[in-house]
This record gives sequence, structure tokens and C-alpha cells, in this order.
Amino acid sequence: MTKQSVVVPEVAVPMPPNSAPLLPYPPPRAAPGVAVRKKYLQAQLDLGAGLPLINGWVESMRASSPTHAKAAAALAAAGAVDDERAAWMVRHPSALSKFEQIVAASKGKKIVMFLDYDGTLSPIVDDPDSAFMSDTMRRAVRSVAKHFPTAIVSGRCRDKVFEFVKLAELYYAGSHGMDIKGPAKASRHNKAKAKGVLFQPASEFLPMIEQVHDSLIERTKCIPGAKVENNKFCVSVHFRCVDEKSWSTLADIVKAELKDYPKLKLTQGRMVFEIRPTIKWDKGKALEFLLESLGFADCTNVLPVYIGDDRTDEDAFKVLRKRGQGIGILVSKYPKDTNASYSLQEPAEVMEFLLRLVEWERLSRARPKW
Ligand SMILES: O=P(O)(O)OC[C@H]1O[C@H](O[C@H]2O[C@H](CO)[C@@H](O)[C@H](O)[C@H]2O)[C@H](O)[C@@H](O)[C@@H]1O
Repeated sequence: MTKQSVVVPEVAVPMPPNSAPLLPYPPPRAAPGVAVRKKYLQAQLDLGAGLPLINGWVESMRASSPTHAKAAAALAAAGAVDDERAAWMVRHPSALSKFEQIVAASKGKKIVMFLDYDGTLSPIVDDPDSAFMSDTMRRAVRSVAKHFPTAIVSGRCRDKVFEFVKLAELYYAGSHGMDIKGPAKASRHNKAKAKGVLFQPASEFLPMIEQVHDSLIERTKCIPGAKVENNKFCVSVHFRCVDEKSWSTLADIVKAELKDYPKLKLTQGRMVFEIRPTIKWDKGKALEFLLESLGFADCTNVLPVYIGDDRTDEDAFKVLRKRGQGIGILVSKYPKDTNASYSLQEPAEVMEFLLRLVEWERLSRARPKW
């Protein structure tokens, strides 16, 4: 495979050793700084920072005592965050400002679009059951799917994400890619082979996941605000609405539950613990599987574009880097180590990017080919 189709911004992006967020550690402490520290902690957890932070940072926040000097340090750290962000934007420029560069890379290639759901197509909200997508976003995704094969790749249960998106012409990969299904409705991209696709590499884990889900519902009842979500091949335990004093207790409950299940592993997303089978399957593998199903297995004339906001999306960004092919776009307002090349700040920018892509494709079709 040629490496020519890899798309990176003009400035080389170093491969990060891991996906730890970049906000300063430890967070600033103290009086006026308490709000700042709280914001950092929230941002870190929202970015899906690792489990040790839950135990370490919560304790350090509690231990902080207000002093004048510490408040000054907090404000200085806030300035450092701005510098950090500017430097990060150079390495991961906005996909909107580099739009021409991105579409130039697609010359002679078929764009295949991969979209994460929460935090990418819908804004993050407190109640996971109310993470609705706007009608305007739905129209944008529908238009994109008219021009390019399009897949939704989500940590959610496939049926649930379909209920939100409601577009039958798309591919859906639910449960972090462990539940893949082709479009229910024909479109000009659906080859018969791809349309019939259904792949569930973790089916043997279904009973185990059910058990863990039921047990965690019981065990977390004592923690107000905790929410356990059954995502079919994985379980999410949300702590967004849990008082921070109880975060460690909740983490301990989840870890204790997993002691009985060595074939399950624990990862962390945006204010959520994710329990998943230990199989080597993730959003990156799902992306490769879908490209293959679409007939682009070893092709150089394809340009996968993946847009996502969460740590689990990093698996897909990594695959694009490894293939030397495609465009990874991270949705984030904060600097964060990522394998994506470009960034967008929030779902509203994702929509703008999708609409621009549709318009560009429409115009390039209309353009005479001499
Ligand atoms: O892969 P995704 O589509 O991004 O799904 C990842 C998780 O998204 C949902 O949780 C997140 O969004 C919620 C609604 O905005 C928010 O309340 C929560 O704090 C976020 O973590 C979903 O509920 C999870 O099951 C998914 O695993």
C-alpha cells in the first residue's frame, strides 16, 4: 500500500506515547483557584482521563487549602492553558480552516465517512437517554450519506444509536464496534455484499455482560446520580451526575465487580466507566472491517474520514495513521494528546464541516472535467 494518501497538517504531528490529556497536572489549587481547579478536573474527566485520576485528583482536590500564593499559581496555570491550546492548535489545526487541504487530499479517491455519535453528532448532556441529535444535524448527515458511504461508530448499543440517528441508509457499528450492521435502506453506495453485513465478534459475552449490568444496577443503587447503561456488548457506568465525593466509591464498586470477570476489562470515557470484553476489537478494527466490506480492503483510492471526540475514537485514529491513509478529526475544545491530525471544537463545527463537504462534492460534480 502506498503511503501517499496520508493527510497530515503542514506541521508534523509527533506520535504521542499515550492518550493522556495535556492539561497541567496537578491542577491548580485554592480559593479563587478552586473554581479553576474544578474546571480542570472536570475537563480532564470529560476528556476521559485515566482511572488513577479518579482516585488521585479527587483526593488532591479535597486536600487543597486556600492561600493567596496558591491562588496566584492557579491564575498563572490558567494562562499556561491558553498557551498550551495555541500550541496544540498548530499541531491539530481546525478541519474547517484546513478544509481545502483536506479535500485536495481526496482527489481521485472515494471518501468514506465515519462518525462517532456522543460529543460528535450530539452535544454532551447529563442524561444519556436525552442525547438527541438536532434535525439540522440529521439533515447534514443524510446529505453526506447521499454522496459518500457513511457509518456511525459508537460505544452505544446499536439499536439505541439508531433510535437517535434514525437514518436507515447508514452503516452502524455499536458497542464500540462490536456490533456492525449494514444499511437497512438501499442507497447508491450499497453493494449487495456490504448491505447484508452483520458482524458481532463478542456474541459469547452477551450473558456475562447481562449479569454484570444487572449486578451493577444493584450495587450502585446507594450512589445517587450513578447510571448504569446496557450497551449490549459492553456496560457504561456514568458518574456525570454523581457528587464528586462518591466518585472513588463508585470506581471501587465497578472494580470490585470486575474481579469476578477476568475476561472483561475497564476503560474510561467522558465521565463514564466502560466495561468491555477483553477481545482485540475496537472502533479501529470496526473501521477496517467496514472498509473491507465496502470493497476497499487494500485500495489506495479511498480516503476514510473519521470524526470522534472520545478516547475510544483514538483506536480508529491510530488505524488511519498506521495505514498511512485517511483523515482523523478530533472533536475537542481542550488540548489533548491524540492520533488525529485535525480538530473541530464541538458538534456545531462538525455539522459545518459536513455541510461544506457536501457542497464541495456537489460543486465538483457539476464542474466540467476538462
Ligand atoms: O462512542 P460514543 O458514541 O461517543 O459513545 C460513548 C458513550 O457516550 C454516551 O455517554 C456520553 O454521552 C452522554 C450524553 O451526552 C453523557 O451523559 C456521558 O457523560 C458521556 O460519557 C453513552 O451514554 C455511553 O454509553 C457511550 O459509551
